[in-house]
Amino acid sequence: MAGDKQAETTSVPAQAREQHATLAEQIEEHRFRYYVNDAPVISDAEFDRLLRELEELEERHPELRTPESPTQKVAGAYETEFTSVQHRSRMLSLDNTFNDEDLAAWADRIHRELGDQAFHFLCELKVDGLAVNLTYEHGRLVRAATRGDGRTGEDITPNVRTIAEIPDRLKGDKVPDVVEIRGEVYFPMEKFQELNARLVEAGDKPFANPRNAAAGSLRQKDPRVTATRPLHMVVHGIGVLEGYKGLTRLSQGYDLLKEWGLPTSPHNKVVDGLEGVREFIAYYGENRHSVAHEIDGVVVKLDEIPLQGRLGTTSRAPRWAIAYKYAPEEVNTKLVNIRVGVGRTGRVTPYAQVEPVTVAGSEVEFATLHNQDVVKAKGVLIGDTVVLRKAGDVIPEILGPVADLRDGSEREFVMPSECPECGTPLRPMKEGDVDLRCPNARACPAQLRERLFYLAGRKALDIEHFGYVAAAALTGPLEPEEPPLKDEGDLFDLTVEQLLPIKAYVLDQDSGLPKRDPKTGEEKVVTVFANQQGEPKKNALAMLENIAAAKERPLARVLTALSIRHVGPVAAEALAREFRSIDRIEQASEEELSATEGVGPTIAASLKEWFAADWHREIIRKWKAAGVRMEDERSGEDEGPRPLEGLTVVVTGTLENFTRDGAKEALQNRGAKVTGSVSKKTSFVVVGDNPGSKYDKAVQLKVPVLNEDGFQVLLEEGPDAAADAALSAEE
Ligand SMILES: NC(=O)c1ccc[n+]([C@@H]2O[C@H](COP(=O)([O-])OP(=O)(O)OC[C@H]3O[C@@H](n4cnc5c(N)ncnc54)[C@H](O)[C@@H]3O)[C@@H](O)[C@H]2O)c1
Ligand SMILES: [Zn+2]
Repeated sequence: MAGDKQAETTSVPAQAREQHATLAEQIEEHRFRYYVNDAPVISDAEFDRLLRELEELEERHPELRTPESPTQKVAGAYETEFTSVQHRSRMLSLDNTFNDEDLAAWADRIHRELGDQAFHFLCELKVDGLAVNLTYEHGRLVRAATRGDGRTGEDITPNVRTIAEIPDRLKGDKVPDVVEIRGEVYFPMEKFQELNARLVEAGDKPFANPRNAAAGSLRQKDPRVTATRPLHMVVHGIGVLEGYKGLTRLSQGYDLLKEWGLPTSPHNKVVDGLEGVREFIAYYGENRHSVAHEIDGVVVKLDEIPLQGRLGTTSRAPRWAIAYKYAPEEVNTKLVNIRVGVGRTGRVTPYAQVEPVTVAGSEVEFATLHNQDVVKAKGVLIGDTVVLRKAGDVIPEILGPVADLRDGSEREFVMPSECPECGTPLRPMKEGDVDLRCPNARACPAQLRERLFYLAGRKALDIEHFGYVAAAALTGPLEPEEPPLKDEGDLFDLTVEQLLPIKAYVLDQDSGLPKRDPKTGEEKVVTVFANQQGEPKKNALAMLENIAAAKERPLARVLTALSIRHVGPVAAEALAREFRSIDRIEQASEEELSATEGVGPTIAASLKEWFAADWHREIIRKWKAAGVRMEDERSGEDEGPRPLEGLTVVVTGTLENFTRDGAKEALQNRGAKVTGSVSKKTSFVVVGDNPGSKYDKAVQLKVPVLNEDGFQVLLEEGPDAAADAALSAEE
């Protein structure tokens, strides 16, 4: 750049002046919406971008940086319905950094200014809430105020008094004459949806996110309303302090605040240098959601109070502190449509289709909405600008609408009464269920597609080259008219001749919608399994080979592949271990099933229901005929005789030479059944140290009790020898 000298002498071009005025006006408007209405219409990241743009403009034209510029002020002083109050010492904002380079530059500046003075950094979490100042005189809370423009805030004392964790009186006998305590009031994320549901129900505007909910709840004319809101506070600063001597470190100050009964953060950490700061930043970047409140970054402060004074402040922020901001998790986008998808079990769930946005590093186009009640509770309308949140690996979610941007063209979502894929009227599974289901389990193309996709997945038969596209093509092709699979029964009989003519849309896995050609916008149609010469693609052949190979999978995987409700891989393992064949599972009584460890009554009922349907039993019959393994051989480590077959054993207390699982496994490998509770049917109870009530029960029911030696006898010599080695029940 040409240097500041020149900028001072040349006048600012009209265009830059105009751009400055426009930006400043926009920023002021957004601040008003944010601080006064508690209803911003742009995301924080967008707001920060505007402010940065203004800063850069002023960087190039320093004459524009007047004291009135939004870059030089702490938010603003507004006429509101609250009484104004003066803070005794100013409440400042914080300078922001978004990368390590700027952070290091800040630390360098401190080193330069302080020369060879030793100092420490105090690392804190940046609480995403609203700033509040508490004034205590002689230990009594006399005033609570918002930050306002930093000098004058709004008096919200009665509202703040409703927050349980803010003490009316400071604890202890060493309380100062006057102290100003700064902190952040926040609204917990997990309570947010509940609040919006209540507001929508009452015909009020829902909040766009928890931060706005905190501000809106605290800034209520009627403190009784505030009292109904689950507000919390974290304190993170001290303003004026009179009548208390000897405080030299801010971290000590926090200890003091804690003694006085104020809610300090358990996450604060004092470190020696920049490396420690970086570790803190990295740790909470990874563990952002391990904290009770939302955080939008980390605040790094100089811990030594006298040195803070030496560095001083600018008109809007201290020089001795800086905020390091994490990548935003919230963005604003348009809710284009609410669609419904049909899942593997027929559950019909609405989901949001939004204008694609990048958030937390990935592009998002769909967000879950769970069910029609959730849509209502969130208060979103189709066409709304909404706040979308993508937190870590969690599925993207819509927080709430930006109601102030509505223009009347938005419309309410209506849950369809028929399945979007097969037209069957939807109904709740059980009376009173919120979730609606498509009852056409067998032939609904959506359900079959999802079941096949699951069946071929890692947890079930693990069939490579059998992905979502294949599942869709086999169940809902454009050509031929009849899909080769009407249910999963014919899966193992598929032939290459059946595959070749199949033409289908390429369905998107997230939405189940056809993918479109990016150029023409037309839905993509492909011959899924044949190349242009009409020969089978390599993938198609590999898929068929892998389907054939899947016939050899162990029983647990076959069971999982059947998509029986509640029978996931874990329950399937338990069933396979206990019954060892699909026939025995089918024949077992509901009592026998639910007595199986790891199974229980819900799964037992679900199994009975599943086997009751003809078309399900037909699947089993066809799979058997095709050679699918429906029985586990005794192989591997549990090969050989099963000397304990038919016994039921309970293990209790601590054994010396076995862990609990080890003991269980030793028994199961020999064919015994291990259960958790003692009954008359129990063959043996094995007791270690501190056995507890199961021992008493065994004695009471006269079940033979084995100590660890007796247990060894059971394993090595069998039940008869063990019976001789049993402790007599009278002992
Ligand atoms: N979306 C919009 O339209 C809009 C408009 C205005 C402001 N905003 C947002 O509001 C925020 C407020 O801006 P700002 O100027 O107050 O700056 P800021 O929020 O970035 O930083 C200053 C504030 O951080 C708070 N804070 C949280 N934890 C702290 C801790 N441990 N120690 C010290 N302070 C802590 C303090 O209350 C302090 O006032 C920004 O994130 C901005 O994006 C958004
Ligand atoms: Zn259907």
